[in-house]
Amino acid sequence: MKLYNLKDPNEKVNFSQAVKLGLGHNQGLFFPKNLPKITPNMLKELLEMNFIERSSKILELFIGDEISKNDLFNKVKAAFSFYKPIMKPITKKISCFELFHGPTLAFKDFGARFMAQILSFLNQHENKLITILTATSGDTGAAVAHAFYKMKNVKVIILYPKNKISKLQEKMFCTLGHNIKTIAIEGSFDECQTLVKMAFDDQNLKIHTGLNSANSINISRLLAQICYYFEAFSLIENKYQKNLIISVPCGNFGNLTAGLLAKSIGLPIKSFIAATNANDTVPNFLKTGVWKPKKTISTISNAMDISQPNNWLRVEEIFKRNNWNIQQLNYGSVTDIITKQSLKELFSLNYISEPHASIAYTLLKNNIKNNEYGIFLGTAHPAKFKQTVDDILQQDIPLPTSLKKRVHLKLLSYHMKPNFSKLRSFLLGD
Ligand SMILES: Cc1ncc(COP(=O)(O)O)c(C=O)c1O
Ligand SMILES: N[C@@H](CCOP(=O)(O)O)C(=O)O
Repeated sequence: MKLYNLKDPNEKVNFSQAVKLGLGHNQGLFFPKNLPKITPNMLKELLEMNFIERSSKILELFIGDEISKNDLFNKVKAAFSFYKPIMKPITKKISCFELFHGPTLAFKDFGARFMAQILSFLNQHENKLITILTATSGDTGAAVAHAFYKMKNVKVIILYPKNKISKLQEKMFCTLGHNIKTIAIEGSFDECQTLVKMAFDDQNLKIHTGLNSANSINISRLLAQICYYFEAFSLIENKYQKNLIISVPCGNFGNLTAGLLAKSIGLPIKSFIAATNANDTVPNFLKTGVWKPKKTISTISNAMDISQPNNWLRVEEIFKRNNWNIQQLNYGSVTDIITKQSLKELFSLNYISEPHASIAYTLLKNNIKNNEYGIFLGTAHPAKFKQTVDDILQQDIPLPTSLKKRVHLKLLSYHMKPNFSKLRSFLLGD
């Protein structure tokens, strides 16, 4: 697969280079030059396959020219070897597609584990140190830490906004040690993401550390996430497939990008809803045409507390390529008060959710038309936000084993101001 840098189209790379580089010149994201196309017949065949087989076939369409069919199947199998997503009906016309049954209880496990498999495969004959510098608002960090844990020649450094992620999210990735180092930054997620991007501008640092990122900056993360949209589609009754609307809780807009890529290559999803919390840069942009990120606001859906969503340029590129009108993208932002009400409403429908998915549910419920079937994405396990969910629902939700075993472990994080030269010294081990 050939890709180019969205900010500097002269920078052209293949998939292996894009995965190893992470980010292009001038902080530009890589994007595929051509997108594969799935015919209706191919789609029919794909939908009859199991999750692993189908995912491997889809990824083959993108990167089969660089990684053999067999190798790709084995990597996909290793990456996705946990409980597959589950479709939970909520009402007659609405379901939650739960993507949080992986080792770190969030949808990020698919992309992070696939990237780890692919990167180690591509580097199997090299003996160089790689530093994976990643910013997180709560869930990417855990997925990346667990995917790369104890991997040979790989050092992982995770930056997160101090006191702005849930206690249990923090326990999930700041207690591992070994090759995983975590830094609580006195600032917002956006500041953490800026630090990561600044590191890529520093050629010396890049060379000395073998810098890469496992944020959705890295295209391998997004390719993996395309696969579960096909799974969602396969689980919907035929009569609803023509009128399927998917509501995506958005922060860095990687998940929506993956969904739009699935639609671009031929998965006939009727439309998407981009659902945000009070960090509403995209909803405002779609309303006014003005891109004006505000200071990041802390909300109860903390993993979506992002005011400069990294993937927006990729979303715009997809619309441009397909000659779709960006105004066809449904959108909305939801306050904490409404998020709490919607969590209670879901509970009254016998479903325990969490703030991120509840935002997607609210906007789906408000936008869905009579002839449509709606899915909202369940992006994290409610237990990751136990304190918030318990307070709102007056419940005591149980912790899954993967969280229970980390609750009493000591946090190993370093602390730092959002200062690039301090981070630079840390990365160089000064
Ligand atoms: C639980 C949860 N929901 C939604 C999102 C937003 O996803 P994205 O950054 O892909 O837009 C995140 C962060 O990635 C998350 O952790
Ligand atoms: N919400 C994310 C933010 C980082 O997003 P990414 O998809 O670019 O890794 C998180 O949970 O960390």
